[in-house]
Amino acid sequence: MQTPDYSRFLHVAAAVICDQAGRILIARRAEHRHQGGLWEFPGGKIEPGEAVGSALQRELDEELGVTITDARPLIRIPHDYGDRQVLLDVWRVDGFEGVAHGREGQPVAWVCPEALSQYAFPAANRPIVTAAQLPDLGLITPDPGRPAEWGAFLRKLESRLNGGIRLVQLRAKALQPSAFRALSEQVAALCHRFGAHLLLNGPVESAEAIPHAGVHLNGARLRELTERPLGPEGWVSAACHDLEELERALSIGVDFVFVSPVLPTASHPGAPTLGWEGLRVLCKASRVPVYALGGLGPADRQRAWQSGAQGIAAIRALWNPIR
Ligand SMILES: Nc1nc2c([nH]c(=O)n2[C@H]2C[C@H](O)[C@@H](COP(=O)(O)OP(=O)(O)OP(=O)(O)O)O2)c(=O)[nH]1
Ligand SMILES: [Mg+2]
Repeated sequence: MQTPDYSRFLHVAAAVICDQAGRILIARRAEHRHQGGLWEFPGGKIEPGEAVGSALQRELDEELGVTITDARPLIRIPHDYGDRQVLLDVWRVDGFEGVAHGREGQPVAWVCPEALSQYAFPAANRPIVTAAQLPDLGLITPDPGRPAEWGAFLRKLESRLNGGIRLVQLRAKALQPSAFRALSEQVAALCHRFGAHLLLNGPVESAEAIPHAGVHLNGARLRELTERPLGPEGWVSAACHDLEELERALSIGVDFVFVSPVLPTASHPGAPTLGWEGLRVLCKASRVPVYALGGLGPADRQRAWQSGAQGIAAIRALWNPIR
């Protein structure tokens, strides 16, 4: 897989603007424009020599009359429309001043993240919608143990959900499919109660049987598949360690990936790591959100965002957080 060159693409800055209630602002493109009539995340073309952050500030002032006070990179998406190649540089805006309104006469709407899927967006926007719906922390569960220990496991998980975790990957390598399925049902009920997203790191059939559950493909499952499992209603994620695995995951249409190991971990001492530079290279090549994994905790989020990632995923640092 070659490191792509986007220098000839039309560079666009766009914003996922969130208000204090967690709603996101979308606007409708005028009929006569490229991708007209579809909903978009506000923004526009970056002028020659202009920094992305400055372009975003200018566009949000021109289009909505707001001034950014808090923003960070969210995701970069290259897309070929045939008649135009765009590189969407999408930032998340969590703070702004002013009352957002359509200054160019365009309709605007504040919608909750889950409702974004009901709006018609340009084809390039699918990963932006995913990134807007995903949190910046992903908890991967430690081994849940034998059924007798599941009560304690579920109570601990509940405390983590109470603490704000909204993405859980159930990882239970030692369980047989029937036991995995039984535990998945209990974990799914708990996650549903908190409005948290669940990925089952187990047989694809287990996710098909549980409403709203997604599936996480480990290296072996990713290698076996030639097409995306599950319908569009369940998320599919994959574990990637290099560009080749990333390309495979993208080619079957996964929604997002976990890239590891970024730093050394206690579970794999001495194993080679990607480092922050390796993470940056993989994020640049990815067209879907990336969770950075391996020896990381919540304090590394900033660094992960600057490297192009959605956030960080962890077992230890999120299961037993330091207070
Ligand atoms: N702003 C924005 N543009 C998007 C999104 N998705 C997507 O494919 N695009 C494409 C459509 C356009 O080809 C390009 C944005 O260019 P634009 O024409 O809207 O740029 P602009 O706001 O500077 O408008 P103008 O100066 O041409 O009036 O990016 C999105 O979510 N937001
Ligand atoms: Mg625009």
